[in-house]
Amino acid sequence: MKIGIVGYKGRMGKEIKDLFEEKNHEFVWGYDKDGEHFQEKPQIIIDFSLPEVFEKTEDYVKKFKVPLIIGTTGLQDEQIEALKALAKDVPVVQSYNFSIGIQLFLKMVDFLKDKIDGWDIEIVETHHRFKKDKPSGTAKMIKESLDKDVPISSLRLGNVAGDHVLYMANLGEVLGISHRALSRRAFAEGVLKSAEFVTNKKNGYFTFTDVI
Ligand SMILES: NC(=O)C1=CN([C@@H]2O[C@H](COP(=O)(O)OP(=O)(O)OC[C@H]3O[C@@H](n4cnc5c(N)ncnc54)[C@H](OP(=O)(O)O)[C@@H]3O)[C@@H](O)[C@H]2O)C=CC1
Ligand SMILES: O=C(O)C1=N[C@H](C(=O)O)C[C@H](O)C1
Repeated sequence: MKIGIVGYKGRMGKEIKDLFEEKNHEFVWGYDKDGEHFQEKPQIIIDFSLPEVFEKTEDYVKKFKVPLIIGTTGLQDEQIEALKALAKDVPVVQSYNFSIGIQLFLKMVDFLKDKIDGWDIEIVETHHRFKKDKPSGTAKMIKESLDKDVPISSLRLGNVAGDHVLYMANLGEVLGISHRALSRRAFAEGVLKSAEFVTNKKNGYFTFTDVI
């Protein structure tokens, strides 16, 4: 397929471009801080950038009338609503984490969330020093799955690709669930799966949970 990437010069943008090209897809369009790179109209747009770029992404998706995969974190509620409106016309896949491991993590949370009443519960997320948002989108998803107002601690250390730990403790024991992304490749592979998933869809709002 012919892909377009918003944030194509960034860490995730480059990882996605490399993976798709490795699988014989073609990068034909991009948007980044210095503007548009246009070679051809893309068949899909993938956005890994910043919330402030969202309106540009929205405009381009409407202009090209193509599916959107969006992994940008820190989106405002109104931007999520705008994505849902966009999804009436084109397929949209939105997730704050495109790794398989975090999907399994969320399933474990769903299984145990009503079995830990009265326990101390905390989320710790660790990311590279360049990450702009805090707490991570994934930590917010874990908190939402728990359906409880739990504290989130954020560490910004070196070049960590993405670590999330959920600690749960009562007076006699400590239980933990942890996930570590060893590189950004894990996220890019989820984006590829999502791009394949939307090819036969006309419209609709999906998360990565729907994809796997
Ligand atoms: N859902 C998921 O699975 C994952 C989500 N993410 C999220 O993806 C996003 C990108 O992460 P990452 O690749 O590490 O970040 P980067 O900063 O490396 O990439 C973002 C890119 O967008 C560019 N940019 C900044 N401002 C603008 C602008 N106004 N207009 C156009 N382009 C702009 C940046 O340029 P410049 O560098 O010059 O500022 C950069 O090239 C983040 O929100 C991150 O949290 C990351 C990993 C996985
Ligand atoms: O910015 C990153 O790098 C990551 N961001 C996502 C998040 O905020 O949860 C996903 C992943 O942990 C990497």
